[in-house]
Amino acid sequence: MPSIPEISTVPPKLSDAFRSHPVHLRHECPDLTSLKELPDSYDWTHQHYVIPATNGDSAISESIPVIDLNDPNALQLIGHACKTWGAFQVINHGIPTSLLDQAECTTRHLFSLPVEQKLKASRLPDALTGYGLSRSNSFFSKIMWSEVFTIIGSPLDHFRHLWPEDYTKHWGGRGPIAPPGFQNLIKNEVMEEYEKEMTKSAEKLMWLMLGSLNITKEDIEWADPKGNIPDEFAVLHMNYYPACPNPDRAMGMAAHSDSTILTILHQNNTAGLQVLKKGTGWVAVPTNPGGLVVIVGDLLQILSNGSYISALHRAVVNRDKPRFSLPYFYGPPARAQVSPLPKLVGPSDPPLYRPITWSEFLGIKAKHFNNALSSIRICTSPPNEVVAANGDNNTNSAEVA
Ligand SMILES: O=C(O)CCC(=O)C(=O)O
Ligand SMILES: [Fe+2]
Repeated sequence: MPSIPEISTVPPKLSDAFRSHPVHLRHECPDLTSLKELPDSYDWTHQHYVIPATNGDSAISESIPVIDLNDPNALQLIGHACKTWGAFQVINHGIPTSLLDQAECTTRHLFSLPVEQKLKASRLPDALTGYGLSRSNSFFSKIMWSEVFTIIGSPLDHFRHLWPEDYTKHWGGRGPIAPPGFQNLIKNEVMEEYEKEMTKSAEKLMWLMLGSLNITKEDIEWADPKGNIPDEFAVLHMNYYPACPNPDRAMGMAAHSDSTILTILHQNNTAGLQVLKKGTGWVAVPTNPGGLVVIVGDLLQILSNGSYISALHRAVVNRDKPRFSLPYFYGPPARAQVSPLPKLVGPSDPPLYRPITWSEFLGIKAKHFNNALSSIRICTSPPNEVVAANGDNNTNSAEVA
C-alpha cells in the first residue's frame, strides 16, 4: 500500500485532540510544598509498575550519549543513539546558555505564584493548554508529584490568564502590589525567545535524525524545497517537581513515550529524568550545563518504520531541591499524515504503521496511553516497540527491561 503522506480534506486541530477524552484532574493538596509527609494518594510504593530509581546505582555505568553537533561524525552518532537509546544529549546546539538559564528562572517565577493565581489558568478537562496535572495521571490510581503548565503559541498570551484582575485595575503603585514573581513573568519575553530558538533547533535536529536514515527534504511531504516546515506545530511544557518529603515513594512523572517527532528537553541542574534502555533498565540522565536532551517521539518511530525507538522515560523527584524541566514537543503540521517513509519500506520491510495525523494520534494516546503505537500497527512482526507500563490495569513489561 502506498505510504506517501497525504493531506486530509478536513484539517484536524491539535487543540481538539482531547475533546472526546476529557479528564478531571486536580491535586488533592493544591500546595505540595506545604506537605511535611507524603499523603497516601501520592504514595506509589505498592504500584507494580514502579521499580527503584537507578540514580546513584553504581552497577549501571551506561549513560545516554552526549553528542557535540560540531563533531564531524554527529550524523552517525545521532542515528546510533536513536536506534539504541531513543534519546541523547546535545552540546554546541547554538542556543545560548543564558537563554536557557532565563527560561528556567521564568519557570521558577511562574510556579512560585500563589496557588489561587495559578488556578486562574487551569487547563479545562478537554483542553490541551493551561495549568494543572499531567494528563497521564488519568491512567494511574496515584497522583504524580508535579505541576505542569502547557503552552501552544505565544507564552505571554497564556501568562495573561494568570493576571490578577485587581492588580490590572490598580496598577501603578496605588493598588495592591503584584507578587514579584508575577511582575517578572508578564514583563519578560524570554519564553517567546525560547520557543523561537527551540523551533529552529528542532528543525535542525529533525533533519539530522532523518538524514542519518538517508532521508532528505524531498522525502518529507510537509517540507518546502528549502527544508523549511511552513506549518509545523509544537507544544511547550513548563514542568515543576517540588522538593518531596519522601522522594523514594513518589513519582514525578510516570513512564511514557512522547507523542512527537522529537522532544527537546531542558532540565535545570537538578537531575530527575530517567530513560529506559532495553536490556539495562532505567538509566538516569545526568544534568549537563548548557546541554539539551533530545528524545525520539512516537511519530518518528512511525516515520522511521520502527528503526528509531521512541524512548520510554520518566521523572523522579528528590528531597531537597525543586526541579524544573522545559520540554518542547515538536511535531508535523496538523494536516500532515505521518506514515512510514517510502524509502524505508520494501518487500522485506513492510510498513509497520498506518498513516495518521498528530491530532488523531494524540486522541489515541489519550485512550490507550503507552499502547497507542501498538494500536495503529498494521504489521505484527517483529514487534519493535516496547509494550509500556501502562497504568493500573495493564501489564508491566516495560519495567522488565
Ligand atoms: O521532567 C522531565 O525530565 C521529563 C518530562 C517529560 O517527560 C514530559 O513532560 O513529557
Ligand atoms: Fe516526556
